Amino acid sequence: KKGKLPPGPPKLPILGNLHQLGPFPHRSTWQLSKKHGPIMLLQLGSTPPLVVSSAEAAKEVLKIHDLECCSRPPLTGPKRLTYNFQDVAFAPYGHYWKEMRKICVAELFSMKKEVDFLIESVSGSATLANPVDLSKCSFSLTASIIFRIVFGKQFQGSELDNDKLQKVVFEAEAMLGSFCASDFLPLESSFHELDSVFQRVIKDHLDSGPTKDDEEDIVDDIFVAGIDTAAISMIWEMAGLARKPTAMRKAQNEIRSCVGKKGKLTENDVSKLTYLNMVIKETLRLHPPGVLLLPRETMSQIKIGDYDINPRTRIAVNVWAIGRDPDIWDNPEEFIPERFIDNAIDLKGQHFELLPFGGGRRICPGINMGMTVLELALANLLYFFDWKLPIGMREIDIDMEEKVGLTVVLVEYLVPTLSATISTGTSRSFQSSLNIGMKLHHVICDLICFTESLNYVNSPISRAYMCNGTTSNPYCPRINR
Ligand code: HEM
Repeated sequence: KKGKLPPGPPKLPILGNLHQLGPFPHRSTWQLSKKHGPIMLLQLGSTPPLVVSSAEAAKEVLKIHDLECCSRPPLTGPKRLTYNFQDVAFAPYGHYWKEMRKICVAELFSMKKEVDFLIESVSGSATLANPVDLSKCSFSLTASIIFRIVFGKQFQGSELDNDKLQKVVFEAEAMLGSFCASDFLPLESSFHELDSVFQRVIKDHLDSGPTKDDEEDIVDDIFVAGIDTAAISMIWEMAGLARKPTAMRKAQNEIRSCVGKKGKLTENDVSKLTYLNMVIKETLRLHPPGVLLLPRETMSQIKIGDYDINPRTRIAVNVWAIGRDPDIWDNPEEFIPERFIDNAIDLKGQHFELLPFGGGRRICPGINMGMTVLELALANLLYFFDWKLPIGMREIDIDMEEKVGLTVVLVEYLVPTLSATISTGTSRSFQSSLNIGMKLHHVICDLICFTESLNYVNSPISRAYMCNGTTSNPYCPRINR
């Protein structure tokens, strides 16, 4: 270790700064950075992670020193789940990653058919005035898109079209994304479950013989990377709009006046929807699914700001904190899509104030596809349906609590139910999603798991992310107690 290292909070022997991270590392490192600065070195196990929390420092990592910072650290969790880094997202920088990434970018194309399917399924419920599980719909939409691209086949009606898949993806993400704990926690069950999903897909693929030219497929980790990120953003968007009915109305007016009565939205229409685009940007500013991006690792000695950064330092860019920096954003905690009027900031990794897709060589290759899914899905949901809260519920009652894995989701993500009716219909309702008891259950489970993960190697923390709050879940830490 040489040179002038970045400052960091005082550490305990062995634990380092682990005890200061808490269940929401993006929040705790944000608080710590207010005291120790936007370039801050922590101590966790043998790898000291550098946490970067300002747009300026992010630019140094993602642009000025992109080449030196674009590898990934060899973490135990991702290593196991990706068969020794044979994926794109966690592969170290090098020839293999470059080849995989080329294939990945070339394969990500349009997804209109799947959005039609989403609208059809919401319509079915709306006509009958049945509640819509929007979380399930979003997951199913993004799963269909990724399925067709990755496996070259239709998701709906496939063997994997069931609730279990969502749980497996969710659990794998918790494992891949935990800031530090995946190096200490048991991985095997998560590995085996994900593995058996892939095994079934591969078997099915082999059984069905060679694919047609237009159904070529790639089987890799875009399966996990692509499904949940976009689904989560859709939920945050709908929650943000439900909390701010003026913004919801404005977005709907824009869409309806642009599309008129033609009853169909195309990608071309969506490109004209400037307010909708601002709603998406604002949502991704406040709730980027990958709050700390994916971890990077330096390949050589560099300087960031005034500080010397050693080779093999792990870097987390806290884009969640940057999105709340009061030096950049007025009233940062408020959902104000209008802040993007006459504002050139886009999401393509060149404006370091807003980095939900990351930046530099490792920028999300699914950015165009992710944005198109979000725009098309949201535009369709707002064009065809009206949404409102049930009687007695106020906007501020919508809980925006988070849950952390690889991506940060609303706690309610697992069980939300929304209701809608077609916009020409009469009654509407937007139902509350989770009862208080269940919410408390989740919070308590998280706390228990977090404490236990420090004490017991066999803590069921990954399972806790799947906990559905019922006694039928054998892994529920409360029940196990
Ligand atoms: C709203 C949607 C999405 C968001 C917010 C998002 C965000 C991100 C972020 C923050 C990263 C890490 C970037 C970095 O380290 O600098 C990433 C990487 C990645 N994303 Fe996305 N993503 C989305 C959708 C998708 C989709 C739809 C796909 C695929 C179909 C995808 C595939 C990937 C892959 C393969 C990587 C790893 C890239 C690499 O390491 O070279 N993402 N994404």
